[in-house]
Amino acid sequence: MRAFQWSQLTDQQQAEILARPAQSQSAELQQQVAAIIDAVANEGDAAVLRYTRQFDCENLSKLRYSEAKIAERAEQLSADIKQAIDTAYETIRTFHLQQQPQDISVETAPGVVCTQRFEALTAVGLYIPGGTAVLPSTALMLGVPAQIANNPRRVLVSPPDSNGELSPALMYVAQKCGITEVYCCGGAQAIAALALGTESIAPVAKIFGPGNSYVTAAKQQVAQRSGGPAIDMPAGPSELLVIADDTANPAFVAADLLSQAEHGADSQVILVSPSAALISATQSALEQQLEVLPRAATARKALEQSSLIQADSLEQACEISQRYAPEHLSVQLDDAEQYLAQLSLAGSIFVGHYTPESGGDYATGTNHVLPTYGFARNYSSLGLLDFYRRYTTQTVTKQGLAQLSKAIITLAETEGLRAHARAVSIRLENQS
Ligand SMILES: NC(=O)c1ccc[n+]([C@@H]2O[C@H](COP(=O)([O-])OP(=O)(O)OC[C@H]3O[C@@H](n4cnc5c(N)ncnc54)[C@H](O)[C@@H]3O)[C@@H](O)[C@H]2O)c1
Ligand SMILES: N[C@H](CO)Cc1c[nH]c[nH+]1
Ligand SMILES: [Zn+2]
Repeated sequence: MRAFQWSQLTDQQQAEILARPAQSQSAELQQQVAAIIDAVANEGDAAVLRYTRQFDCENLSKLRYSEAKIAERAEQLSADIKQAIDTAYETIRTFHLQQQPQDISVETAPGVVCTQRFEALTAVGLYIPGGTAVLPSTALMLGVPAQIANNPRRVLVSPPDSNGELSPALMYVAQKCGITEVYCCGGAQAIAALALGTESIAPVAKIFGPGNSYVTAAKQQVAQRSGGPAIDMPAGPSELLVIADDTANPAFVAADLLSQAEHGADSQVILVSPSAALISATQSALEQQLEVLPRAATARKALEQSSLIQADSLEQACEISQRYAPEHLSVQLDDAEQYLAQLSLAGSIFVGHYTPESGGDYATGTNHVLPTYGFARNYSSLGLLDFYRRYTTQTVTKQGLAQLSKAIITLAETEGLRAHARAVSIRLENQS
């Protein structure tokens, strides 16, 4: 990992250190993804099958998993993994159940009633990554809120393994969350199929879920197409920024950094600390823990584009974090709560020495689908409300219209929109 002293860097150097790995948004990748989307638009299932055979399973013959197949795969899961999934399902459900939307009805002026109503989206597409690791936990993060929202169509897609199968754990989650429409496909081709529809996959209203750079680029591209689906957020390669001082345990800090580095070579992790001793001890702990990490090769690649930053103070560390806007922010300080007022720009914040980032990945109850690439500045973490659409109504009585008429007519005339004004005055003139 590269090590820096923040105050000794130029503005440009600071910006370079906080930049995301370049490959994520390259023009070449965008073009490759556009070509896959076009192929799916033109050829439908044939293109989805062709790309899935190219990237995931040479012999795949069928995209859809029947309900019987979902049940058969789920049945194969061991009791202890079922138990772990059941535990996580309950905490995630408990947290998301509290996020239920409330319709409101407000009399904004005498005789004028406005309402805001929520309606579950009719069809949601749930993308579960499966390239470098199978992630049943992500299926929980998407499946549980979709189940609570009761979206009428809940479609799960995920890249199959080299035998053309989806994992028993994933199918157990699908079953638990009442998902009956499951397809074995991933990458940009799966996103295109969900967005545009094919012979066997009907299009959905909104696409959810994280993924690698191809998946993220595909989501962004299909959302920009006319009539394209909504998307949740750009949730790409995992990121973690840790703020720690001398009260932190370097072994804990190193373990957390590695937990996100092991996701993929394109992950990025950053430690910011005012303590040179903590940084140095974390470096040693990283080396020790890498020795026994099965995914060390992947983690090492991620660490090459990651940084250890020595700040002048914890206040400066908070400023750096706010500027980076990480997907995950871990605050490993004795008085962590005290710094939360200075820290908000992150997908999710892990507070204190005993709150590992992986806790939120699996089972604290928060959603682990979070904005990356600095989008945490403007996007929210995933929640129940994302599975609804919101709309309003207004009901105006004759008296209510009379009350508002002057304001409406004056504003319409100010904008030079006479027909707008007339739609009010005609009603008042014709009052019986
Ligand atoms: N931000 C979040 O909330 C969050 C949550 C979980 C996982 N993640 C991230 O999701 C990512 C998952 O990535 P993954 O790769 O394991 O699985 P993935 O399912 O996102 O991607 C696998 C697919 O990528 C496509 N692909 C691979 N190489 C390609 C190529 N050369 N050209 C075109 N398409 C290609 C294939 O279709 C393959 O099926 C990781 O980076 C992980 O960190 C993020
Ligand atoms: N850390 C990932 C989000 O960036 C989520 C995840 C799933 N499984 C383990 N971790
Ligand atoms: Zn993780």
